[in-house]
Amino acid sequence: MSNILELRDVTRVFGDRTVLDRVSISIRQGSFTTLLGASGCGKSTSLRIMAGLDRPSGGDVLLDGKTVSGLTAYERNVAMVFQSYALYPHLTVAQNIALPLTMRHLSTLGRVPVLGSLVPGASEARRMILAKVGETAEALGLGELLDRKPGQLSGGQKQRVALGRALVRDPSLFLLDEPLSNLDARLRVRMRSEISALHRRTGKAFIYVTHDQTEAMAMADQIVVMIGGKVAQAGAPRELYERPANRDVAAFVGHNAINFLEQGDGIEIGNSVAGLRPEDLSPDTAGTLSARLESAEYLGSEIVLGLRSAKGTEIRAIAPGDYAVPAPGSELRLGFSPRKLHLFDATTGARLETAA
Ligand SMILES: Nc1ncnc2c1ncn2[C@@H]1O[C@H](COP(=O)(O)OP(=O)(O)OP(=O)(O)O)[C@@H](O)[C@H]1O
Repeated sequence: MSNILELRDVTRVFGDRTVLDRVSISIRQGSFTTLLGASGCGKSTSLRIMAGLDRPSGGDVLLDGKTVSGLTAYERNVAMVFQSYALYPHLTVAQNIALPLTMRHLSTLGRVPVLGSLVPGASEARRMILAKVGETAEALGLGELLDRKPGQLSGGQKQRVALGRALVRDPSLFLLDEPLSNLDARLRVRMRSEISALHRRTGKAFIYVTHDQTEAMAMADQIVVMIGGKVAQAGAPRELYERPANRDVAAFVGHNAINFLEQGDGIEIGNSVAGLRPEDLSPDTAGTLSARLESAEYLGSEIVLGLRSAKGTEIRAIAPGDYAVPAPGSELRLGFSPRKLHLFDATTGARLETAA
């Protein structure tokens, strides 16, 4: 499938700071990509460059195979949704959603409520806009709220209006910058599936910025992990989880923070560093690792054990919910499958192919 968007060796320099360093990202037609990374790694800058709201200092941006470096955001026909919603407080839901269409299809005079109907063509455009707004609002469950002002809406409803405004203009690409970060945890999960549903329904490419790896794993078919202005790894969620290209990606991807073990922590790994996820390590009397129990968090379906190796390394392991937790201070044996061990170069952090 072809690429709808490409960043090729994009660099962005602010003063003497290189914020993006030869970033290359390919976005397939119809795909859902998340840009994932810690605060300040350059996610928003990348998105703004894709949108045409900022220009690269070097490199190229291609939309549908053509360089668009000279095109404005408007000319690119990409839609952008921000975490702050960016709604107009004095306009109703219907007017907010309609805005991109009124800007495009009605002249200044045509936008004036009464005079507008006297402008040739304006009433037809107005009917088209009303129909499109109605359809979009229905699709997003906003049909009952069209006459409200943003101040009378919940956070989730505001975000839906922002999505509606992006959707109504039929853009070639959706760019979303942490759209859910102002919502509470439960609403985030619900909006997450609504956005996924919207993606499936439109069939358009979505590019979604987040620092929340769960969100990235749940929604994306491609995750681009950015660290310090560079692409650390790009791939399917499963690929990143199962074969992280380096230590930093391993630390960033996965619900439970990965353990890093060294020679002397009970495994023979020479000079390298071993990554072992807590969910791949559990109490096992025949296990080869040994560590002292310090804490246990009961989470219902599982128990997260906090332990320490003889060498002093912190280790987390996961036991099933019905595990009988021994007293703190007990020495526990832990088992893991060698297949689950990730080996990294101690100096560069790059993934080493495991012998196992
Ligand atoms: N206009 C600007 N002038 C100077 N520095 C900037 C400018 N815009 C962004 N930066 C810097 O570039 C770096 C990357 O910013 P960016 O907003 O892309 O990060 P981010 O990964 O989206 O972070 P966050 O998750 O906090 O939004 C930051 O260190 C930021 O301070």
